[in-house]
Amino acid sequence: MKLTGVELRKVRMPLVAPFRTSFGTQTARELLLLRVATDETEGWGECGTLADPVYSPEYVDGAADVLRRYLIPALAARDRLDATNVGPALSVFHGHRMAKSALEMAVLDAELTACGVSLARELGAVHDRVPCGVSVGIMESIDHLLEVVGGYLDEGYQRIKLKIEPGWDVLPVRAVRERFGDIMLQVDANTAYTLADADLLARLDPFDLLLIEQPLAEEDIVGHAELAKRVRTPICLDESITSARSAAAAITLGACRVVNIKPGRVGGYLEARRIHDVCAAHGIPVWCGGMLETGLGRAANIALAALPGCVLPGDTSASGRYYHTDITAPFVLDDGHLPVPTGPGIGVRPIPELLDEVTTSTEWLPL
Ligand SMILES: CC(=O)N[C@@H](Cc1ccc2ccccc2c1)C(=O)O
Ligand SMILES: [Mg+2]
Repeated sequence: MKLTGVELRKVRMPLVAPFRTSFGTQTARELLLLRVATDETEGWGECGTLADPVYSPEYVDGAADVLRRYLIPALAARDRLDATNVGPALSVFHGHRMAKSALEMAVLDAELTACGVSLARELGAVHDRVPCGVSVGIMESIDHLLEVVGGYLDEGYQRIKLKIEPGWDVLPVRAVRERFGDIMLQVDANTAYTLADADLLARLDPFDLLLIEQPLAEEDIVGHAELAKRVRTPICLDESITSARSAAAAITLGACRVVNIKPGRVGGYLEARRIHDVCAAHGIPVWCGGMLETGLGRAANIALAALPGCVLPGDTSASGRYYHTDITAPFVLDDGHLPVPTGPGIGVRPIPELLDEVTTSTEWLPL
């Protein structure tokens, strides 16, 4: 398969409601899509970076720059192109895992489409539908939070995840537990706490949460291991897990008992599968995280979420959780599940007129 060119496309999709986390409030999702053209087919990749480097060090314009100047030229220089040699070809460049993931995803989509194999089959999926959880932002009042959580439970979501930060943690968790009983409930701090907050975080223990996601800083693996001795609720890592090696280290140090796998954060779906396998070997449950993807990234994440070790509902929510209109056919919750795409490659394609409506720029890089 020969690479003939890559299209970089920036899109901006308004969110159905502001989404507040410990790192800020977002009202729209700006992200980068890639279309890889080859001599046989084309493939689509999605880069999960935010517009600003507030979740991780990457951001949209930085990803576009590193793809344009380094990653895409490095691929074009290869005579033989398949998805398994994208990682090695890009390993000379440090970091930029979300940008690398988008390029690998597009090549993987093109390659699998050409040979008629689904991403789910390629990754080793064992389910044809996956149970879905939902991520709930920080709200301005407990009443509004309870209204929103009630709505998601009525829609059929099987797990509720509450964003927390200092000042919005014990009260919202207690209110949701008291109102809705023994639902599957977890929290995500997005690194907002420090080890000095250990006693505060231990006040969440009576509420039988499934996990506390990324309470401390991305680099603070030792801090999470220390926190795990002082808090009963299982620690789950997100931002800290950037590769199979970092997952093995975190597990060995006792820094986490659960892992949120995000293909973009770890450099791609092939590394995501390796993390899944490392965690499974250590008896560590995993689930598929979310980056408010369009239907393209959502389709690929659902394939990953169908792997056997993904034993907890992921943030693979329906398209309507974030967007009035997706750029693909919408993913609609059915009995609390989403179907695993069965078509070749990622199994979905953008709908041209919907994609054009949200496109803010496109750039064609011939190769
Ligand atoms: C579903 C969920 O909570 N995802 C991330 C946080 C996140 C990720 C990407 C975002 C992009 C735009 C606006 C908010 C965003 C929040 C997380 O698990 O930590
Ligand atoms: Mg998270």
